[in-house]
Amino acid sequence: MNQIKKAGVVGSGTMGAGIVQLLIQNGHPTVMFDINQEAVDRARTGIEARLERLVEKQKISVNELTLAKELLESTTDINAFKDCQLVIEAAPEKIGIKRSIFQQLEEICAEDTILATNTSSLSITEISGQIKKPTRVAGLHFFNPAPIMPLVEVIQGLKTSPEVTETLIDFAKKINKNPVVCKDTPGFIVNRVARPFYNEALRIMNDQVASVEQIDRIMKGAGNFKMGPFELQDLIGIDINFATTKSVHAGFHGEDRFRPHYYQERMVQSGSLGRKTKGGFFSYDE
Ligand SMILES: NC(=O)c1ccc[n+]([C@@H]2O[C@H](COP(=O)([O-])OP(=O)(O)OC[C@H]3O[C@@H](n4cnc5c(N)ncnc54)[C@H](O)[C@@H]3O)[C@@H](O)[C@H]2O)c1
Repeated sequence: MNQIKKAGVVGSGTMGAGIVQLLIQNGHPTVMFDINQEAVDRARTGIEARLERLVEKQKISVNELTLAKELLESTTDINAFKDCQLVIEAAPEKIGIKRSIFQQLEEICAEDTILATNTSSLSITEISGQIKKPTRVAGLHFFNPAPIMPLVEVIQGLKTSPEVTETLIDFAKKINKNPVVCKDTPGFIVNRVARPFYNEALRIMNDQVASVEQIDRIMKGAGNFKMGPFELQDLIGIDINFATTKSVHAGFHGEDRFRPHYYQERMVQSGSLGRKTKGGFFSYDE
């Protein structure tokens, strides 16, 4: 089994930064790469601030904080992945971007480096379709916020090797996650089950049956969900959530039960994307 000593993460947005935090907190030297220097700087500041809050809350020690900071290498040079045994891609949910990243990674990384994607809904088989050795590509799907949510989906593309799946299961356990193995089907498990949660909430709101606030309150109060469908879209990013719904819908060749709602598209067009833009279905001051 491939020993993962050093890991890499492509993209330092919401998920990339969360995955990096998780890895360094669990003692893995990690390279964090983004094409945008500002995104790298923002992610590093955010990770350090979150780790410092964990020290204040006495969840980690000052020594653990110092070590975690030392384990993080941030860069805008993709060649920094050359000595990683695992690279996890967390770039935007666009097939063209992901395919191009995987083609670059296979040129830079060693032949046995595992190339994983955090895609929410794109096909692993399609992402790895143009690379020379698709056996080393798999999905490693974390949930938001990555340092906290226990589940990780390990997704097998049509050509993913059983050894790669085994290594990822083992790695997920080592970073204190609960892995579940899934086939490469649209939305895998969680995002497929979750589509009606968002879509029906949007329909109920748009039909003026109940307001955004009421629906979230009911789902939390009566349904015992940690977050309502609107609060959760704001956390995930409404654009990301919309892209996932479109992709699951397309993956099922337009099955009507997965049809995206135009109101969500309007929110994306308006630029109100949730917490990251300080406004979505709810407002956020800071
Ligand atoms: N947001 C969520 O809740 C969530 C949950 C699970 C999985 N995902 C998946 O994780 C992935 C990332 O989502 P996110 O919410 O972190 O997105 P995001 O928009 O917050 O971050 C994407 C980052 O990728 C960078 N980027 C763009 N092109 C790049 C390239 N060619 N190389 C390297 N970096 C590049 C951007 O600068 C940005 O910092 C997507 O595939 C998404 O579907 C998201």
